[in-house]
Amino acid sequence: MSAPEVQVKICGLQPDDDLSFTEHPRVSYVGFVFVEASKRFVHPSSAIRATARLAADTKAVGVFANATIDEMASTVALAGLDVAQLHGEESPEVCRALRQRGVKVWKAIQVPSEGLSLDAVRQDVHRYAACTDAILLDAKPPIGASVTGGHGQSFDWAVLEQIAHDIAGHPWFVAGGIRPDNVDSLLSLCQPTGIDVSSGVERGGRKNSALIESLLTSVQHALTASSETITCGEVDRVFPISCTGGEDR
Ligand SMILES: O=C(O)c1ccccc1NCC(=O)[C@H](O)[C@H](O)COP(=O)(O)O
Repeated sequence: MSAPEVQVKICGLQPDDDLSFTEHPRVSYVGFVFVEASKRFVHPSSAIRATARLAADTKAVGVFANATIDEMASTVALAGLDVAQLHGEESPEVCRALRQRGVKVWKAIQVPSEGLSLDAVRQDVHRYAACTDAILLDAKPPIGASVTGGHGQSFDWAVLEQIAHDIAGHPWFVAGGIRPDNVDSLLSLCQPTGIDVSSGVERGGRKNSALIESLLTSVQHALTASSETITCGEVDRVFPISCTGGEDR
């Protein structure tokens, strides 16, 4: 049997990065960070050098934090983006207004790694599912951090089963501290629409082809393992676990 679908987004690319990894069928999205305070910041007029080289079935996501609707819409047009990922304190109204400008919108929701109030996260999921094309659950940034994402830190993935149940039918991504050596733990707990990875596939501050390859191999193994059990030499189908992602794949 075939393994379940989980899409991969590799985030934080630079304009002249090697994009050969996007030929892998599981890599559906690449991300460019348009937050000036980020070490991964890319100018919109430079990002077009990469988006122009993407295969038609690889979508470009622009990451923003508290930018104006006009800034985001003009960056989407200038850089050739398919999706705006809002990683700040953007309200549901901002998400709606941007979608009315014809832009697909993902909203990042911060999940604390300690002192977790799951109710607050679930309320945010509920609020933003109604006005976005996807939800992205990311780790809350460390205290004092100057940017809201890309810290290589994960949250307690045990909370995902409940959240996935709430969000059923709406596309959702998991981000934060995902690496080749821990992605199997995540995917054994649940199967979101996709995963979003940045620090875990970097070496020396740049995306690393070998680490990306290793991540993709680990994803494939984890999904195959979660959909099959081998008993006395026979392959038995097991039902997918409850927290499957949205249908928009
Ligand atoms: O990556 C950044 O530098 C960044 C800066 C400001 C806002 C968001 C940012 N990244 C958002 C992402 O989509 C990251 O891929 C996500 O936070 C996961 O990052 P990591 O934990 O490093 O895998």
